[in-house]
Amino acid sequence: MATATRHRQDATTPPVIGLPVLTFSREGKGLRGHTENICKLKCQNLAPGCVFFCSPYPRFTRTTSVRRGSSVCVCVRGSYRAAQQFGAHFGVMSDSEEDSQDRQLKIVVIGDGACGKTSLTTRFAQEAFGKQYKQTIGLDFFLKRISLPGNLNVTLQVWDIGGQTLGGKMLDKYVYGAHGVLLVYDITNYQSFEDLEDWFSMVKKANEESDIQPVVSLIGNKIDLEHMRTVKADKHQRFCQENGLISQFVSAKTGDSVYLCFQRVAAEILGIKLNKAEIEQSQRIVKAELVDYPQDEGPIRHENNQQSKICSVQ
Ligand SMILES: Nc1nc2c(ncn2[C@@H]2O[C@H](COP(=O)(O)OP(=O)(O)OP(=O)(O)O)[C@@H](O)[C@H]2O)c(=O)[nH]1
Repeated sequence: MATATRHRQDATTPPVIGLPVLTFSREGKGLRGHTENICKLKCQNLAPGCVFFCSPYPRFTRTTSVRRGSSVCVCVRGSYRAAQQFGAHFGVMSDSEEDSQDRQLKIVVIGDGACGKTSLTTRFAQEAFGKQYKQTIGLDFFLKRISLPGNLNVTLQVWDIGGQTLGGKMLDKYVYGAHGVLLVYDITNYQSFEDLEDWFSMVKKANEESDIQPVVSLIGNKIDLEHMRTVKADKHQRFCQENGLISQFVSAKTGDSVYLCFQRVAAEILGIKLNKAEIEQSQRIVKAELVDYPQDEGPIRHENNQQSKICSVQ
């Protein structure tokens, strides 16, 4: 069984997140020259706002990057495979392998702090739930492969964005180019619902100049706490109708409809219709095991880490 890995970006790597990533190649492999020169060369030919990744000869000991205007060229230390994995976190595909790989969709998860975004994404990507709240600083990435009707496999690149980033400088860059957005609130916290207007405005603004307009889904989380609900379901439905959003209620704690909410967004992006049986199958409830963790222990229990990877940027 594959184990989940957590990658922290190299300190020398620029914050490339948010830029449209266009190309990736084997170039540099086997070269004994200076990686930086390869970078410079490549960067000169990049269209503004692009990121180029290449895998240098393994003897290079650090990740090198060159900026030119809004373009960034990154040479990743290590093997071609390592560069490929690194690049995958940013939606990069090898020029040569583009056709043979699954389609990757960028899904951004946003909403107020503590509404359950990290819980939702870890439940989806790793089938795990932690009771203890640990604030996300910056963002975390998760990769998870899912199947859609017609034997179609897609890899979802899930960006779990810290709730404190609203109003921050990087937020529109994180959201730019997203294929799908999960707008999450906590059904027991009215403020988190009220703040959706701000989150949604930011999504629209961030993508004003993008060719892709994201599919947006409104996610009411924590439905296991129905008895504490402060946001009426009809308010939720009205917000969806007024703004043309997919509507979904979930519980990251029990797993109720978590897989479904990601699957519905992916299907909508790709223009695929899910039938009733497929929807029912994805609604399955995953029983959460709750454990009171001591302060110094990590809150997440990894029950099934298959097909998911995490990358953290702060
Ligand atoms: N009962 C219940 N608790 C939940 C659920 N989802 C999350 N929580 C709890 O809510 C708290 C906050 O969850 P997080 O997933 O860390 O929230 P977040 O939105 O990622 O927060 P930020 O990192 O600040 O943006 C944690 O204590 C979770 O255990 C849920 O579906 N049901």
